[in-house]
Amino acid sequence: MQEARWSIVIPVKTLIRAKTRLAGAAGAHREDLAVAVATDTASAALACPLVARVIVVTADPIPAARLSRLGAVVVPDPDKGLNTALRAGFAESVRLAPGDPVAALQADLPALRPAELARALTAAAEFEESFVPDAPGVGTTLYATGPGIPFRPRFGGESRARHLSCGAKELLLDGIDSVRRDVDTVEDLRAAAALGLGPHTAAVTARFLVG
Ligand SMILES: Nc1nc2c(ncn2[C@@H]2O[C@H](COP(=O)(O)OP(=O)(O)OP(=O)(O)O)[C@@H](O)[C@H]2O)c(=O)[nH]1
Ligand SMILES: C=C(OP(=O)(O)O)C(=O)O
Repeated sequence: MQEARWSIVIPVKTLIRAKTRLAGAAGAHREDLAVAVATDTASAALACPLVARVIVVTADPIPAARLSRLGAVVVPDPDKGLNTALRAGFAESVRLAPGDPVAALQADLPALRPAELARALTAAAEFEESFVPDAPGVGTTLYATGPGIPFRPRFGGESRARHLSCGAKELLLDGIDSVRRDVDTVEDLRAAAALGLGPHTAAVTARFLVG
């Protein structure tokens, strides 16, 4: 078996601003949904055999407490946007384990399977800088760099094109649907449910989504 040595950085937005595209469907459950999705994502990452540590970057005490109880290291968010948050997590990963590869992973992957994350990380280990596009092929769900390689995340909106144009290797693999399935809309949530939601997301989703 391969050694567990990846640092995974997971950014978690302040709840009051999180999952706004799901506000219509989730209503009063929106913040619980954001916490549940991040909990399932971090749980799956922590259960991945190649992952040595999960570093969560957040300014919000609720996900901070929940995810630190799971075993994640929590780093304060400088509150200057997503890529700055990821760089703060990267700095912590270098402090903790300077020789380990690092991957930024979106927090909204509620169907994530540890074995599929391991497949993506095994492929990423072959390149200095790489990424996994989201299911629609517009954004990015995972961005990875090898030890000592500059960490230049360009998340936000149409980030697949930005990661491609800066020279990162696009990892197009079979069998990583759960790594690519981020959830922003109710259609995304249904697509994730078809793959199999983690238990926290399934419980919250059952409160507002029927069928
Ligand atoms: N720590 C941190 N995480 C962020 C920030 N902005 C976005 N994220 C995270 O980045 C990922 C993608 O976020 P978005 O799609 O922009 O936001 P969202 O809350 O998932 O959804 P919307 O509100 O509908 O845009 C999620 O994992 C968020 O938690 C930020 O400023 N700080
Ligand atoms: C932040 C991103 O995506 P989304 O807003 O779709 O979560 C991204 O893919 O870079």
